[in-house]
Amino acid sequence: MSDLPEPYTSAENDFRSDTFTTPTAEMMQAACSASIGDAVYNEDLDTLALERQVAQLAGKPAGLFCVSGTLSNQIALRSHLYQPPYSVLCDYRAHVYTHEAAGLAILSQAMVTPVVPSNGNYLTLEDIRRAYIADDGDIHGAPTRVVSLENTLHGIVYPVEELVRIKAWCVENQIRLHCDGARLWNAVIESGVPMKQFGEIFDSISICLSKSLGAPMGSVLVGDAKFIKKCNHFRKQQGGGVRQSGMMCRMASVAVQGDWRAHLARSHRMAHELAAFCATHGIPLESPADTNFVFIDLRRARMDPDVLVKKGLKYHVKLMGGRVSFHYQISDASLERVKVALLEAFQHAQAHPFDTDGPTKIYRSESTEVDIEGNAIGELQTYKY
Ligand SMILES: Cc1ncc(COP(=O)(O)O)c(C=O)c1O
Ligand SMILES: C[C@@H](O)[C@H](N)C(=O)O
Repeated sequence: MSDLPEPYTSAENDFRSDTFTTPTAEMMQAACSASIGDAVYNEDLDTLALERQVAQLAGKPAGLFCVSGTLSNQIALRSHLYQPPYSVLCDYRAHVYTHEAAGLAILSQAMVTPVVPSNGNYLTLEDIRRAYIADDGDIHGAPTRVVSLENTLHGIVYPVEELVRIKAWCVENQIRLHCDGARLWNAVIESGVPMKQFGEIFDSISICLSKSLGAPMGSVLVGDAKFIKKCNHFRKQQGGGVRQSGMMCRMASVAVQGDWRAHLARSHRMAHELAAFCATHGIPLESPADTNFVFIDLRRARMDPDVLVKKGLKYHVKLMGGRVSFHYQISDASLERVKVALLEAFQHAQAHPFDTDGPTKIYRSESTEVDIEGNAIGELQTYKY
């Protein structure tokens, strides 16, 4: 039995992120008969099969298995960038900008143009045109070489018509278009747009297997063959050239061949139910709960995130801030408990409003002991990461 306190050993009550999905017995079984070739030499059959499978889903000629979405995004962006000075334009909340440890600055030596969407939810072509840096010979600038979009971003589904407009403009201006598709599976379910259509729009897509799909790790980066060859070069440089990756890839293949559509649809239904609960009780949300995330607007709710986390522990659900993440392993009972925890935290905020002028972090981890009533013992340790 794990020596971790019970709350930290299951996914059924883990609302911190869909990255906490745990591998299924079927995945573990499949790993036992996975191929064991050396993937650096392109000799691992299950790795090659997964790369082919995901590339075909996206309608792209080639795919590359990466051990993380961060690696996949960063080597894609690096491979699109030639001859600095150059810059990457993205949403100010984009993971490639806010949560990949300045990879763009360090690996790509790129400037970033973070843009606030005028509609509050997703960048439009007008937002991009207003903010991009033209390659017009002005020696002061770092021309925009890549637009990096995220679909979904904070669970918000990108309207495909807007993506088509942005794509046409990027082609006209010789600007590459990358998609951080950590949750593209969720966008496919909610929008009904097939993955192949996103493959026609984006030059490259990083498709995560470790979030809502539930694989233990990894992403597949897809694009044209020449581009993926260069990405493989940067993957090796960054230490991502792994050897017997067949076990992980076989487990991911089980997820890709599994009933992910039903899984994700259920997680979206649960998120929509919580969003409706929030509307009923006047708990403000930061953005539309299109897919599997409900973002509580802590600032407008004047809610202390630590109180929310503690209420979660009291009702035996794991939270880490204003983002409530759903995935297919969340139980119905946990959904009911997270409603109670949230409502109690909101009522506490109404009696004890919490105002902070600091950033509201979405992602952080905490460790704490809880007493028999579920009240946190000692100070809640919260770590930003
Ligand atoms: C939108 C988004 N992109 C990329 C990543 C990076 O994936 P990984 O954690 O596998 O590096 C994450 C987080 O997992 C994410 O939420
Ligand atoms: C923490 C962050 O990197 C992760 N992608 C998440 O969404 O939980």
